[in-house]
Amino acid sequence: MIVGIPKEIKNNENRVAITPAGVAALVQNGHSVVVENNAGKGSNFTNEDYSAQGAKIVETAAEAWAVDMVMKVKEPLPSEYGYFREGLILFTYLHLAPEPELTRALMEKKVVAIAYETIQLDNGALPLLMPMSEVAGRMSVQIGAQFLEKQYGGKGVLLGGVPGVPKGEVVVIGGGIVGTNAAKMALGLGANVTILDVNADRLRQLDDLFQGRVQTLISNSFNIASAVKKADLLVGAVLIPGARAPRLVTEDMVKDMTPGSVIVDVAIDQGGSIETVDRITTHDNPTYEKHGVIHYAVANMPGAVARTSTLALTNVTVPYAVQLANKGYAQAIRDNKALAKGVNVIDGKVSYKAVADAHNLPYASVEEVLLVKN
Ligand SMILES: NC(=O)C1=CN([C@@H]2O[C@H](COP(=O)(O)OP(=O)(O)OC[C@H]3O[C@@H](n4cnc5c(N)ncnc54)[C@H](O)[C@@H]3O)[C@@H](O)[C@H]2O)C=CC1
Ligand SMILES: CC(=O)C(=O)O
Repeated sequence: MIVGIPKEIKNNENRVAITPAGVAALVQNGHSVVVENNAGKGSNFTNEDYSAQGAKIVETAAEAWAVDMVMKVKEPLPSEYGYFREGLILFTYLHLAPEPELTRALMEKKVVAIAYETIQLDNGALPLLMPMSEVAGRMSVQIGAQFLEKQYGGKGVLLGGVPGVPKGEVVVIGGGIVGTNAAKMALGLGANVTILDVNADRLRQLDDLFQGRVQTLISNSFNIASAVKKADLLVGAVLIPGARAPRLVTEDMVKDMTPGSVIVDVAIDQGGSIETVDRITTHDNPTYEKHGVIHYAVANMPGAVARTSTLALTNVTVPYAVQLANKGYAQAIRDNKALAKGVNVIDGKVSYKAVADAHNLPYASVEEVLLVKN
C-alpha cells in the first residue's frame, strides 16, 4: 500500500501524522510512504530524516493525497475536500459531530473515513485520543494561569496564591483524561481544585487518585452553577464519544463569574460545552471576552507543543496504520473491534451512530456495510 502524509494546514498546526520511526515501521512491512515537502518541519523532523527511512518526499499536497491511505492529524479543511475520492482510506482526527459539510463531503466521495477519536477498546478507553487529551489537559491550566494575569486581561490571580492569601479556584467539568491531567497541573501549582463528572465511580477513582486533595462533585446543573460561580479558571473537559458535546454551562452561569475569570473549553473540538463558547479560536488569536470573562476555545491545542504531541500521537496511531496497510481496511476492521469503532463514514454511509444522530442522517453499522460490499 502507498501511504501519504500531507502537511497540516490548520492554523498553527505544527504536528505531523508520522515520525521517521513510523515511516520505518511501514517500510519494514513492505509499504511505500510519501511525505509532503517539509511536512515534519513544525515538529523538528527534516525531509532527510524521512527519506533516510525510505520515504519519498513530494512537492505538492496533491501528490501526498494521491495514495491508498492518507494519514493526517486534524480534520481536512474545505480546500482539501477536492482530494477525496472513492475508496481512499483517511486516517485522522475527524470530530464529525460539529462538522456537517465535512461529513457530507466524505459521504459523497465514498471515502473510508476512520477517526482516531472514536477508536475504542472494550473497557471504553479511547487510545488514540488519550495522548492528546493528556497534552491538552496539562496545557489548559498553564494557558489558564497565563490569561489570569492582568496584562492578558485576567483578574490578576496567581493560582497557587501565597501564604496568607487565598489560592485560586480551578473548576474542571469532566473527570476523564483531560480533566485528570488538568487537575494534576492545577494541584501542582497549588490551586484549589473541584472536578465534576456524571459518573460517580469515576469520582471515586479520582478521590482515591488525588487522595482527597480535590473536591469531587456529581455533575448536575445545580452543582455546576455553584462551582462555576466561584471559579477563577473553568476547564470544559466533557466527552460523549463521537457526539456533540453537551452544553452544560449556561450563559447565565457565565454572567455569574467574576470579571477577569478564564474559561478554557477543551471540548470545543466536539462543539464546546459552554453556552458562551460560540466560536472556535486559533493559536494566533486564542481568546475573546464575553460578560467580562476570557474565553479560550482552540480546537488543536496540542499543535502548539508539536514535538511532544507528534511523538505521543504517532506512538499510538502507527500500530493501527500498519494493520490497515497490511490487511486492507475491510480485513483490518473485521479483525479489530476497536478499529471498527473508528469507522465514521464508509461507502457513502455514516457508520458511527452519534455522528448520524448529530446530523439527522441514516446510520448503517460498519458490519452491515462490509457485508453488502462482499
Ligand atoms: N481542544 C483540543 O485541542 C483537544 C480537545 N480534546 C477534547 O477534550 C474532550 C475530553 O476528552 P477526554 O478527557 O479524552 O474524554 P474522556 O472520555 O476521557 O472524559 C470525558 C469525561 O466527561 C464525562 N462526562 C460526560 N458527560 C458529562 C456531564 N454531563 N457532566 C460532567 N461530566 C461528563 C465522562 O463521564 C468522562 O469522565 C473531548 O472532546 C476531546 O476531543 C482532546 C484533546 C485536544
Ligand atoms: C484531539 C484533537 O482534536 C487534537 O489533538 O487536536
